[in-house]
Amino acid sequence: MGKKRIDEALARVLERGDKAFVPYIMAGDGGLDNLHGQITFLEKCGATIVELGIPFSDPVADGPTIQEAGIRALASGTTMQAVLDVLKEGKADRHVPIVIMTYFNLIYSYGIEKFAQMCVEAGVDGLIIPDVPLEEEELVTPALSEHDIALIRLASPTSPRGRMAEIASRTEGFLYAVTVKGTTGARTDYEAGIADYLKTLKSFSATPVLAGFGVSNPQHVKELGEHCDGVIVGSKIVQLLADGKHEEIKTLVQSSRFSEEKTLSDL
Ligand SMILES: O=P(O)(O)OC[C@@H](O)[C@@H](O)c1c[nH]c2ccccc12
Repeated sequence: MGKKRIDEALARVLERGDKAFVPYIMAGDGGLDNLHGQITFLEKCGATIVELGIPFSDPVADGPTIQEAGIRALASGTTMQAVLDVLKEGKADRHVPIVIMTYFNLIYSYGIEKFAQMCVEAGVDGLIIPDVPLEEEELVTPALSEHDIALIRLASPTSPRGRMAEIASRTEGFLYAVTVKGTTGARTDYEAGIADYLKTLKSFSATPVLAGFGVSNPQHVKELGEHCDGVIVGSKIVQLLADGKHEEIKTLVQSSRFSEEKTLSDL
């Protein structure tokens, strides 16, 4: 069901004229007993997909906001197993597809076959594994394909065009267009050339292209949405959630809405 649920969720949003909005939160930040409520809150806000981070001791791609969230989650005893248990328990009460963002090390300890089975049982629909490059992905693709779990690939502004095309041809669910050369973290503006970069990825990708890294306000959502199919927002959402600013989260998620069609989030 994984890939299909992601494909259908994105198609529903894009066909009605909206852009996709994928919030990222750190599982266990604020306590694992709040995770299900956080996911259903984001679903009600209109999130297309929810990306869940798993706290890890060496989050090399993360900036300070997410690093600090990871430390809080680890301090509250969050483990991969505990997160999957919460997801499994809440599976029947959520509709939004779930993508787990995890470093490979946390998968390695289970072995990819066992981990893929655990994901299916927990209702995980896709994975982002930022430290598994194209050259090494055969470590995970057979098991993930067998269990119908989408492997979302990441392109970056420094990727040569040939590599961008290769990544775009292989990605499942969506193509993650990393918009900056650095780590995650809310930013105030983007470098010139971001529009051309996104347009290039769109020209290579039959799969929706979502822009991530640095998105922190409705203006970014609208501007980036003009050149791709939506956005992924992590650090800003993590910070707003930690600060209890739920209305601001709803406003940010809703800024990817352009159509008049009523959706779950209007109820
Ligand atoms: O936090 P930002 O700048 O909004 O970027 C999204 C990012 O948080 C999320 O997608 C993510 C968190 N950790 C990652 C590591 C690699 C790739 C992506 C991620």
